[in-house]
Amino acid sequence: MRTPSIYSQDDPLTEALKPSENETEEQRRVRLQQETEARLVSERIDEDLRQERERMRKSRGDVKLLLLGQAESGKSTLQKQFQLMYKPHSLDQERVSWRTVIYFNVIRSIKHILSTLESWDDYIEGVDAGPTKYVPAVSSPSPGPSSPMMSPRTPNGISSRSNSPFTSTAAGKSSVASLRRRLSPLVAADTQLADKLSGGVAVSGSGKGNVFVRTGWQARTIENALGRRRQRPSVDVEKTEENFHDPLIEEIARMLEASKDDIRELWAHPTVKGLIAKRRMKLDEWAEFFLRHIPRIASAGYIPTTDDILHARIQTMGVSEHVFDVTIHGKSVSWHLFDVGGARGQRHSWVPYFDDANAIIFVAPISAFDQYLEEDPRTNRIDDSLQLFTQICSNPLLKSVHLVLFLNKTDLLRAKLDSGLKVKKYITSFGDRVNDYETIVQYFRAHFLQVHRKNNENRRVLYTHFTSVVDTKATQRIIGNVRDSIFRGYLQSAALV
Ligand SMILES: Nc1nc2c(ncn2[C@@H]2O[C@H](COP(=O)(O)OP(=O)(O)OP(=O)(O)O)[C@@H](O)[C@H]2O)c(=O)[nH]1
Ligand SMILES: [Mg+2]
Repeated sequence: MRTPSIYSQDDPLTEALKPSENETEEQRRVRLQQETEARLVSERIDEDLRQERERMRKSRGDVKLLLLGQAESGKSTLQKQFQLMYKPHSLDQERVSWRTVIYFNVIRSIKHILSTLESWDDYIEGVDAGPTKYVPAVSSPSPGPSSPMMSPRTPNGISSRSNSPFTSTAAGKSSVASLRRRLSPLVAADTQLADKLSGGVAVSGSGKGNVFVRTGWQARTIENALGRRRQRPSVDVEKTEENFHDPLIEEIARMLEASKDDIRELWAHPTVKGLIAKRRMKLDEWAEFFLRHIPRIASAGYIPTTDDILHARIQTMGVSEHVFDVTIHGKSVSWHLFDVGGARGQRHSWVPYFDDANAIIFVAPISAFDQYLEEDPRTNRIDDSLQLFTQICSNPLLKSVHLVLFLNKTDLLRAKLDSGLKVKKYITSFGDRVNDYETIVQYFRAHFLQVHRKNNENRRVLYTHFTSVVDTKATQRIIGNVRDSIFRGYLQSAALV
């Protein structure tokens, strides 16, 4: 007897797939099972498509805002400011999981300092490398962190280096060596932390072994730990956030607390300060913030503050979407914020989001005049920002999108100028202009405005802001302005529909 079949008689493909006349009972059982599975898969795909259509239908009236710019420009930090403003409780929920990133940032910085010291054989000429405060009097007192480049003086005012350079250098070197030894278990935890954050994802074209995260890593960090806890029935998993304990993170927290004084000593070490002052060691921008706050961060029970979260650094991979309800003049509209990975290897993933974008905030770090891309060390970061901005302004898909430019990291620009850095040395076209903050920001702004002018067939307005997106008060005021201007454009286009 033939089994009732889903096959039709007319379709040639169906004809070809028809079961053979001599089908055995076993073959028939397998075929029916495969048909059922195929039907389930097909139904699942239909359901996914239906949901996607529904989502598209619902989101048609929403505002879609893209955050674009090179890596490390401050896009994710700006996204955190939006989150803080429109969904503060969600940042609170994530607070604990930011510990993982901050510990990672701290340990990577320590590792970088130790390896740079090693490449200098733990000593540089002109800086007497005796330890400062934390090691008892095996060497002469140093001038302290505030004047690292001065020759250290003994209590009676005689330069110890001129008296006995070998002894002093040896003491400095041995103090670094013993710090390195004591800090090595902590530094070794860096790989496990990286794995935890990225879920073991390695990305090509991403720069020098940096760690990337995809959307939702915060939730996954919590879930991973909970997964382990759920296997133990006696544990109450309801109060997850407060009770959340990841064994690896707890172990690192313990190591950090035990190493607190060593980290402070390393950070205050004259050789470290000397290498930084002589620009022989370039630390990541966030390293100084976290090392300065190490007594607090390395304390037991540490919970990241909002400021810590704003300074935490983890690269974005692909595009992550954040949805906020924004109310203005009594009308609530869903805003979809798309935070993209800015490294060159990530930029191809932006294009699918250009189609229905309403607005772009392009973030350009103007403190980066002395920096080069990690992906391409020959390209100056400001040059890369200008090239990228040219591509965005000239892209036909984006020609009617509301455009906002954040000239960011103005606080770091000020700090660099205060430390004596000259723009002319890195950007020759700056010429003999005055090397002060106002002249420099206007000079960079003029370059971006020129790019916009040259690629502005639609005569759209470019809104520019000088920002430091780690500054919550100032950034929230600017976000308020941006929201109003985007909203005006949104209402105008809605009126035209
Ligand atoms: N001091 C200071 N730090 C900033 C500012 N903006 C961003 N940062 C820091 O710069 C680092 C990089 O910022 P992110 O927001 O992660 O950069 P991003 O543009 O998202 O980078 P990708 O995800 O790689 O594309 C973080 O440690 C931030 O805290 C700023 O205006 N001032
Ligand atoms: Mg990012």
